[in-house]
Formats: sequence, C-alpha cells, structure tokens
Amino acid sequence: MPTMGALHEGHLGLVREAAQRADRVIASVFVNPTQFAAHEDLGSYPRQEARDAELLAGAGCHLLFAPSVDEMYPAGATTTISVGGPAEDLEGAFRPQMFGGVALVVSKLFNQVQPDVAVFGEKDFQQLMVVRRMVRDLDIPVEIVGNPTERDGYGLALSSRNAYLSEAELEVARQLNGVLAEGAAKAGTGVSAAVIEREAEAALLGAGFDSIDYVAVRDASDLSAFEGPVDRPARILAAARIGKTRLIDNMAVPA
Ligand SMILES: Nc1ncnc2c1ncn2[C@@H]1O[C@H](COP(=O)(O)OP(=O)(O)OP(=O)(O)O)[C@@H](O)[C@H]1O
Ligand SMILES: CC(C)(CO)[C@@H](O)C(=O)[O-]
Ligand code: BAL
Repeated sequence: MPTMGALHEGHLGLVREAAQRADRVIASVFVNPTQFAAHEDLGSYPRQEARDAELLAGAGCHLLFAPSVDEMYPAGATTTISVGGPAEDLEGAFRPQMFGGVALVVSKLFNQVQPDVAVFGEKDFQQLMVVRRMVRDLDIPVEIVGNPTERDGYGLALSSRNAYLSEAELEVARQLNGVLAEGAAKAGTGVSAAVIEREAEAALLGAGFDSIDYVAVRDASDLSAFEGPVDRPARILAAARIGKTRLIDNMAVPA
C-alpha cells in the first residue's frame, strides 16, 4: 500500500482492504520527489510520520516502510519509466512529470517489497489505470486492487491536500462532488460528453473555484474520449483549483 503519508480514513480503508486479502500488510510513506514539478508543493506537503505509524498500526498494518530520499534514489540512478497510453492526458497534461515519477517509485516499491497484492484508491482514478497498465506491460507479478473513494459527510473526497483549505475554501471544495454527480446524471439523457464537461466547468466556477484544469467524461476502461453522447460505461474526472490548492475527484458514469 504505497502512500505519501499525512494519512486519513481514505488510506486506512486501503489498509483494511489489504488486510482482507493478505496475511501481512506493508504500507510505505514516502513523499516522492520525482512526481513533483519544481513549482509544486513538495516542500510544504504535510508530513506527520509518528501519527501515520500509529494510525497504520491501529488499522491492521504490520510494517511501515518510510525510506529517505537518498535510500530511494541513490546518487547515479538514471532509469526512467514512461507508461504512455492512459498517462498521457488529464493529470499527465497538467502535471507532465507526475506519472513518470509515480511509475518509477511504484515499480521500485514493488521490487523492494515483492507484494502479492497492491491496493490503490479510486480517488486517483487515472493513477490506478496507469499502475495497472505498467504492471501489465512490464509483467510485474502483482494484483492491483482499486478501492472506492472515502468522502466526508458533505461528499468531499478525503485528501491530504484538504489540510491546505481555509474554512471558506472548504465550503467551495465541498461542491465539487455534487457538480460531478450532476454531470454523471446527464450522461444517461443523450447529452454529449463535451456539453456535460462545459456545463460542469461553468458550475464549478459559479461555485467559487478559481480555475479549472479539466472536467472530462471518459471511457471507464481506457480513459479514451467520447465523440458524442456517452454510450459506454464512463467516468467523469475533474481537477480544479481554489487559491493555492489543487483538488481532484472523479466518479462512475453509468452507460
Ligand atoms: N479519499 C480516498 N479514498 C480512497 N483512497 C484514497 C483517498 N485518498 C487517497 N487515497 C489513496 O491513497 C493512496 C495514497 O494517496 P496519497 O498519499 O497521495 O493521499 P491523498 O490524500 O490522495 O493525497 P494528495 O492530497 O496527495 O492527493 C493512493 O492510492 C490514493 O488513491
Ligand atoms: C502512489 C503514490 C504513493 C506514489 O508516490 C502517490 O502517487 C500517491 O500517494 O497516490
Ligand atoms: N495523490 C496522488 C499523488 C500526487 O498528487 O502527486
């Protein structure tokens, strides 16, 4: 169970899912520098290792692996991984360094731990697809399990980055999931994916988001785009900014 720490109930759900499937659960806490661009929040990303260790033990995790940057990336390491396919747009377009960094650190963790099963959250839906593709393409012998998104009482997806939000920003953030649910509901009415995306972007700006990186309705199996109406099982995904905070969320769109 790879994480970047600052753990919350969403992460603990992954531990519980892992504990159902394996007799030993190993979590990693590593704020991975290779997936952050220079202007991003590597320096300010929340770190609380002692609390994380307690939470993990309480949820049934047997071992915590929290390597240093030097241990993970010794001087002279030059190998990179480029997944292509599902890594190419959405998060990949707005954070071009991210999936290369994720693929590199996740493949290293898989080699270090040699797990039978690895659990990832659907909150990072594109990441889950990228990891599945990498494992398939590189014949890595691990089963990838996706776990549903844990939300607060208002539907906001739990995320370590929610800690950056002020009270007023939290009010805005809590509208993201409702806007996506409205978009998902329209899909069954024959409206085109492009119209759903445009209307959801306008609704997010109206709700108080400062800018929208994307709202996208995509095929749930490979994230390919729709030309017109949504006629296959889909996912609606969004990334939007409030002040300095960038939030992502997604949900299933029934065909
Ligand atoms: N609300 C959630 N529900 C289910 N899984 C989650 C949730 N939040 C994070 N995860 C999963 O936990 C794993 C570790 O994620 P990470 O440490 O980046 O947490 P995060 O809260 O998503 O942080 P960030 O703010 O960086 O996005 C990933 O597989 C991620 O998808
Ligand atoms: C999978 C991961 C731990 C790799 O650094 C990270 O991208 C995350 O926390 O989702
Ligand atoms: N939660 C995905 C990791 C990242 O935002 O870099």
